[in-house]
Parts: sequence; C-alpha cells; structure tokens
Amino acid sequence: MGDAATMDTAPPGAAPAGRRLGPVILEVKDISLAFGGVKALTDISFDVREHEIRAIIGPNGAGKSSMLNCINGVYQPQQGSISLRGRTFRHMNSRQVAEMGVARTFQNLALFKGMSVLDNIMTGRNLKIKSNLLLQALRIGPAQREEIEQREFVEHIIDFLEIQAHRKTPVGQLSYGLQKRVDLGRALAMEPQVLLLDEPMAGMNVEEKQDMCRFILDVNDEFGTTVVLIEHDMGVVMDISDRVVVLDYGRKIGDGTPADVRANEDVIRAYLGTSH
Ligand SMILES: Nc1ncnc2c1ncn2[C@@H]1O[C@H](COP(=O)(O)OP(=O)(O)OP(=O)(O)O)[C@@H](O)[C@H]1O
Repeated sequence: MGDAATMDTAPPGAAPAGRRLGPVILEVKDISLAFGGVKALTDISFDVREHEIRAIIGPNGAGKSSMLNCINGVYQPQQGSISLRGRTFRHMNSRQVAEMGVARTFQNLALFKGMSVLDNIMTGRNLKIKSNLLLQALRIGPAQREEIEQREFVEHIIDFLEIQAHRKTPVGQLSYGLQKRVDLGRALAMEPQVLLLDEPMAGMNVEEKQDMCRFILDVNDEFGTTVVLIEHDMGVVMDISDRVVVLDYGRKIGDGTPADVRANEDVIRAYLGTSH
C-alpha cells in the first residue's frame, strides 16, 4: 500500500524537462473544507515550488476544484492555512489573492462572449491599472499613457498565444479550443507568479491539446510562472508535471513525481474504481 506521507521524494532542484525548481512558493497546510455534511477536503497538505508544474488529479468529486477555489480565495476552508512566499493568507477574497500574484482559469469558461479577444484579455489587466476611473473614462493624461502601455502588454500576450488573427473577433464566435486559449491569456494578463489552471484541456481535440501543452510549457519556461493544474488527461499530466498530488474523496492519497504516483497502489485502486 502506497504511503502518501512518504511520497514527497522529488530531489531539490529536480524537474523532468531539466527545469530548475526554486524554493517553496505556495504552501497548503492541513486544509479541510466541508459543505454542510459533505467533506470536500480533509487535512490536505502539499507544497508547490517556484517554477514548478504541479498537477492535482483524482476521480470526479475528489475535491480538485474545491482545492483551487481555496487557493484563490473563492472558498474559505474551515481549517488549515495557505501561504504564498511565506505569507499566510486567511479569509482573503479572490481579488486580494489575485493582487498577491495568483491567477486562474476556469473549468467552465467565464469569458465575456460578446466582447473581442483583445477586450477579454484586457479585463485581466484591470488589477494593474493604477489611474482612477474618472481619468480612465476621460482618457487623459497619465490614464491615456497607461492605457497605451496596458494595450501593448495585451498585444504581446496575443502574439505569444498566436491569436493575432482573432484579436477583434467576439470570443463567442471562436472554437472552444481558442476560447480556452483566450481564458489563459486573460490570466496571463495579470502577470501572475502562480497560475492555477482548472482542466485547461477539457473538451479539446488532440491538436488543441498539443497546442495548449506547448503554451503551458512556454509560459512556465519564458515567464518563469509556477503552474498548478487540474487535468483529467493522464498522458498530459504525466508528460508535463514535475510532481503530482492525488486526491480521492477529499483526501490526499498520493504525492510525488509522475513515476511515484503511477506506482502508488492507492492511486491505481482509486482510478481502477472509476471510469477514468
Ligand atoms: N459549492 C458547493 N456546494 C456543495 N457541495 C460542493 C460544492 N462544491 C463542491 N462540492 C462537493 O464537494 C466535493 C468535491 O467537489 P469538487 O468539485 O471539488 O471535485 P472535483 O475533483 O473537482 O470533481 P470534478 O473532476 O468532477 O470536477 C463533491 O462531493 C461536490 O459535490
């Protein structure tokens, strides 16, 4: 029987694709979350190191999205703490967590379908805008300069994600795969230190998945962004992750390198008992 507590075996600085991992940037400690009588998470602890790609996997209802929602302040766990760069945050809302450098994408896209790609990504830039609303509305002085700078940054993201041809297109007219890419762009517009991705490949065809994998690796590599992702596609998880946390019925049953979790009997049992 695999022992989750002894699976944290990634050697310091090790990463499958030759990535150099830094110190712990995000620490999740003894998190428990319940909705009435439903225990979504029980005593979950794990850490994420700077520059790491860390996956959270598990069968349906295992608590993966609840975990991301605790990290980014959507849910307030009844127990435990979450620290970013050693700073513990309790009872912070999503905006405050975002201001600390944590951005996320969503399982069910939350884009403004009638707005263009450019404007959707621009909404992710709002946190960075310093001038006041009146100056922005009048587009004068520092506000005008600032808007130009922000737009340049957004254009850079559009180029990076190779969606130049769609920059003026209303998002609702794009394929699902491209909409997921715009969702990633909006999160990147926040220049996050930690990027939380909730099923970034869900509903994609093989080619779209390959593209998304490449963009996640490029974001990690070129911007040095730490990535925490939930994903059901095991091929993708095993290919791109440095370490994997496995949840089942709200409990952690495995934690380690892809090879570690693949060999963990508890993990194998949890997956054999489901349709995944
Ligand atoms: N807002 C909520 N209210 C009540 N119960 C909830 C809520 N959010 C999650 N749960 C419950 O918590 C448990 C964990 O759900 P969660 O969505 O976190 O799992 P998951 O691993 O992300 O599942 P999936 O892979 O299907 O998305 C489930 O039993 C779910 O029904």
